[in-house]
This record gives sequence, C-alpha cells and structure tokens, in this order.
Amino acid sequence: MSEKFDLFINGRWIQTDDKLEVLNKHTGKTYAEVSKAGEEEVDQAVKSAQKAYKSNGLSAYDRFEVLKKVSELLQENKEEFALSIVQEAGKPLKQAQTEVDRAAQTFELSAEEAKRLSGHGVPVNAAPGSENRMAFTIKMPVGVVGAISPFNFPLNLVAHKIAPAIAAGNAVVLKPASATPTTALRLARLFEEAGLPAGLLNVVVGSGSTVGKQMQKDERISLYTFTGSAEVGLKIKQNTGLNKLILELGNNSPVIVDKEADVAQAATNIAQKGFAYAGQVCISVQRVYVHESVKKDFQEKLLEAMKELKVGDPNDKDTDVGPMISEDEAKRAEDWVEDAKENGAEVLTGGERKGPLFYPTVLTNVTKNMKVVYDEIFAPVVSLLPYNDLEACIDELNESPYGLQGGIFTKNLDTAFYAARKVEVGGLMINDSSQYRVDLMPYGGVKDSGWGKEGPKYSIDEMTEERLVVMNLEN
Ligand SMILES: NC(=O)c1ccc[n+]([C@@H]2O[C@H](COP(=O)([O-])OP(=O)(O)OC[C@H]3O[C@@H](n4cnc5c(N)ncnc54)[C@H](O)[C@@H]3O)[C@@H](O)[C@H]2O)c1
Ligand SMILES: O=C[C@H](O)CS(=O)(=O)O
Repeated sequence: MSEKFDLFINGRWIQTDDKLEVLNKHTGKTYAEVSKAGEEEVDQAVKSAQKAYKSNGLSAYDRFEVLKKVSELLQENKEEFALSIVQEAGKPLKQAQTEVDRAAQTFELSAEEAKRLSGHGVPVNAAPGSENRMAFTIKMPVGVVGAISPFNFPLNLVAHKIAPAIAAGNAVVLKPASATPTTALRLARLFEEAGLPAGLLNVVVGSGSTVGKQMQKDERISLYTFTGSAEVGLKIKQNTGLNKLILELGNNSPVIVDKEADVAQAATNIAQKGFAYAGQVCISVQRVYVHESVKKDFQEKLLEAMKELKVGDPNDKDTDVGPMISEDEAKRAEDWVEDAKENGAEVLTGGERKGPLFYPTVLTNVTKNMKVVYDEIFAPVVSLLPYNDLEACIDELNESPYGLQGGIFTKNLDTAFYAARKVEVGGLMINDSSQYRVDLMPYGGVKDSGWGKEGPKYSIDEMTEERLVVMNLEN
C-alpha cells in the first residue's frame, strides 16, 4: 500500500482528484500518491500566503519558538524523515540521516537569526543642512516568498528556503520537486504541530511547467528563491520581471591536486566526495586537475580508495552510492561517458550501468570540450585532467560557465592563496574538495551557478528590505 499525501494550503490538507505517483527510486515501485495542485489550488495558496503575511501577528520571539520547535521535532522524527529521503530520492541511508541532522541545524540557525533581525543607525546629521535629523533602518519582510526546490536534498534545501523566510517574517508558497515531494509535505506536518499560523506556509505539488510556471506569473509573490538547474533558472529569471530573485544553480566542480599536495588525503577525500549520492550533489567533485608530477601516485591511490565504496541498496546502512534519481538519468550519464570514450577518453574504473545504478567512474585522457568535463554531469563520474602550469590550469578551469565551489589540495600557502584569488567560484576549499558545506556559511555561486547567498543569516538579508526612517526634530 502506498502512502497518501495532500496539499497544504492555508493550514488545511487539500485533496485533489489529480494524483502524482511518487516512485521508490531503488525498487521502481510506487511509494506514495500525492494530490496535485491545479490552477485553483496554486491561486488559493498564494492568496492564503498574502493574507497570512498581512495579518501576521508573530513577533520575532514567536518565530524563534516555531522554528526551534520544528528543529526539535525533526530530531525526534529523524528516522521517519531519513527513510522518506531514502525511498523517494534513493539517497543512501547514512547520507539521508546526515541530511536530517543538517536540516535540524538549518532550522535552529534560522530560529536564532530571527532574534537578531536589526537595522542600523544612519548619521544623517553629518550632512550639511540635516543638523536636526536622526535616522535608522529597520529590516522589513518582503511579503510572499515563492520557493521552488530540486529533487536532490528534499529536506535540507527546502529548509534553506522556508526557515529563513519564516524567520524574516514572510509567508511562503513552496513547490517541491515532483520526484521528491513527500518529505516537504512531512515537514509541513511539523510546522502544523509547532503552531505556525495558517497560511504562512503552503505546499503545492505539481510539475514545473504547470505549478512552477503559474507561480512565476503571480504578481502577489514578491521574491522567488529557486534551486535547480541553470536551464530552468534562466527561464525563471526571464519570467519574473523586476521581482527579487535568488538563484542557486548547477556546477561542474573543479578540484586541483597540486604538486605539493598530500596526495593520500586528496585521493581519500575525492573518493568520497565525487561519488556520494551518485554524484547528484551540486558541489560533487567532477573535474580533478592533477599536477603531472603526482598524477600516477594520485590515480593509484584514488582507485584504491574507491574500492572501499559500497554500491547498491540505499536502505543498507553501509551503502555509499545508490541509484540515480531515474533510469533515464543513469542512461544519460552512460551516453556522456560513451561519447567521451568515442573521442579518446579512457575509463579507469566503472562506466557500467544496471538500471538506475551507475557505477562510480573515473575517466582519463579527457579533453576540455567533452560533455563530461564542460557540462554538469550530476552523476558519479570524475575526470582527471593533468597540468604542468598552475596559472594555465586555473585559466582553463575558469573557462567553465559555472562557478559554485571548488577546491585545492596543497601544502604551499602561496599556491593556496593564489588559487583563492584566481579561481572563479562562490567558495574555494583549501585542502578539501569542492563538496564542503556547513549550513551556517554563505553559500552560492557566480557566473551560471546563480546569484544570492543561502545560509540562514545570508538568506534573511536577501529576504528582507532595509527601510530607512528619518526623523525631522524640532531642535
Ligand atoms: N546551487 C545549489 O545550491 C544547488 C543545490 C541542489 C541542486 N542544484 C542543481 O539542481 C539541479 C538538479 O535538480 P533538479 O533536476 O531537480 O533541477 P530542475 O531545474 O530540473 O528542477 C528544479 C525545480 O524546478 C522545477 N521546474 C522545472 N521547470 C520549471 C519551470 N519552467 N518553471 C518553474 N519551475 C520549474 C522542478 O519541478 C523542480 O521543482 C542540478 O543542476 C544541480 O546542480 C543546485
Ligand atoms: O546539491 C547541492 C546542495 O547544496 C548540497 S549541500 O547542501 O551542499 O550538501
């Protein structure tokens, strides 16, 4: 029997006749049946959000309490949420458990930030003619936030949208990814239990081309926060006019293994961070630029470390690499690898597919114009690119249209700081790979990886307006 879920609108659970079937990504069987939103439901969701925002009587302390409570409830219900992620996203259990812990952190951080919302004094009387004036700013919520989230972190990336929006005093309409909507609906249940007033959070499920499109055209929404592919991000930008927009998009993360790297550290790290969740992480290692002098050693150590990876059933507590989100996506990865092979690439390990499972793959003899290097592969495939000259290497890796996060392994401080200044990314990790994130840090990309930062403190800045108040005093 599959589990049933409905839409969450104005504090009520709304059933519709049109159903979305959500598959268990490992077995391919139906895992849940979810009511889909039509035009009427999306309209109601935005209307409720606008009404709730306008009559929102929650103080900053109330918002702190609700968000703190959701954080606690997530910890209490950790197994339920982890299993939900395992089933609908196919994420290996231990990574799903980590996602729940991180989401609890995201809510706790947002709760704390709700208490720190403040403006600042502005010394207007330092301007000639303004001797009798005083001024300060206050942080105001933007109103209704339209949030659209991807499949790969169905809890924590939803948390990164909802929690700061509520902390800032906004109301939210969320459209989760159609492949993984049930975790977001479970989260809405926790908000209900935590006492969030009706309408401040609404969850509408449906495709990007229906629900997503309708949301983009709704003038009652003041700010859009989107995480997903650059392709869809661009469409949203083109459709949302002068509205505020936060875009967290794709990447093809570069990591440099310098001649002065701890090669063993780099190899062990990349064996984990290139393949976890089948590489379906936006900061997963994809391009490894390795100095010629250490390439042989690094390659051997990487292949050795990869023997530790357990591939298979995501329900198994030891699994590192489970299925991709669909067999079609695994086929796409296979096609890209075949295309690279036809053009001279050599497969050092992997390259095989079994249904939605794509085995961890390392390629060498690749060129910069191959899709596996140039585009975002979003699959467990890492390409090795040897270099001799660091400056030329960084120039080449910067040719990528993307710039979310990158990494460099080196014991040389000058090299590390040279890279910090030259690599075009939102965040550079030194002696770590691109795949490092804790939820309090500013997180977001440059170039086609988007703009605007996430991390509760930074999202709250994006999701508020600074209003200036000037007092004209008599003397
Ligand atoms: N930068 C980040 O923080 C970050 C985090 C996670 C994922 N990502 C990126 O997300 C992508 C993978 O996720 P995905 O496959 O779910 O992405 P996607 O772009 O296909 O979908 C993301 C969301 O957009 C919706 N959507 C699709 N078309 C739409 C439209 N026309 N209008 C409005 N909404 C629409 C989808 O239904 C989904 O909810 C990768 O590119 C990955 O790098 C980026
Ligand atoms: O997929 C991209 C996410 O941002 C992953 S994480 O939050 O950095 O783990």
